[in-house]
Amino acid sequence: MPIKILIVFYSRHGSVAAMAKHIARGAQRIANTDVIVRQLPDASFNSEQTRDAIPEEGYPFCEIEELAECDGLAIGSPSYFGSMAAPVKLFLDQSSPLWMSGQLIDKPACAFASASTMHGGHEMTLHSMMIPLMHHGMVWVGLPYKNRALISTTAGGTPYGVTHLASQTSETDLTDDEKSLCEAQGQRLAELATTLKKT
Ligand SMILES: Cc1cc2nc3c(=O)[nH]c(=O)nc-3n(C[C@H](O)[C@H](O)[C@H](O)COP(=O)(O)O)c2cc1C
Repeated sequence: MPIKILIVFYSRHGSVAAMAKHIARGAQRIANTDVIVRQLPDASFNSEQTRDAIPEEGYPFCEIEELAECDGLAIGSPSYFGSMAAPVKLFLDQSSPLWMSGQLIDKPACAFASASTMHGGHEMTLHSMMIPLMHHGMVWVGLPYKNRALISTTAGGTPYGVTHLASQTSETDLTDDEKSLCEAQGQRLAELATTLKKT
């Protein structure tokens, strides 16, 4: 049975989506790995269904069942006020049945984030996503400093997970160091998912 890696994200302007693509590329380096990339819809104040089931562009929307079935998770968000964006919180808040059943226990998870200022909350945003996943019993996957891009980067990248310093002009180009760290993170997630599934 292949290992299933779920990469799920919310992105309004495309930076987090660009990171997801490179994380997927890294995960695909590990043999026998299926990589599933999904996006999240905007959050709405209306309680009724406000979105089409199929997005106008990009990846399909993520279903909670896909979270339940994954062997490893990468979850991504823009930094909004130093924390995860509402659509990501809304998605996680729908995961309590999985918490009750313990379906995510001992599965590896990592987070990725984009922020438009250097000190505007890269690490806090990763931590905000880490907290609910630790309640689920997931095993946190950071980025060790053997990835030398963590030292050379002049933009995003942290040992808690990869980040991107988004430009104020809405360009979504990742630096070479950010791309390399995204790929390292995807690869490490898939390696650990493979190891943990065997034990
Ligand atoms: C409501 C809101 C709050 C934001 N708060 C922060 C913040 O606290 N720190 C920061 O560096 N950037 C902040 N930003 C900028 C976003 O993090 C940036 O636009 C985002 O990383 C782009 O990701 P995307 O291209 O995937 O949408 C904020 C943007 C919005 C719309």
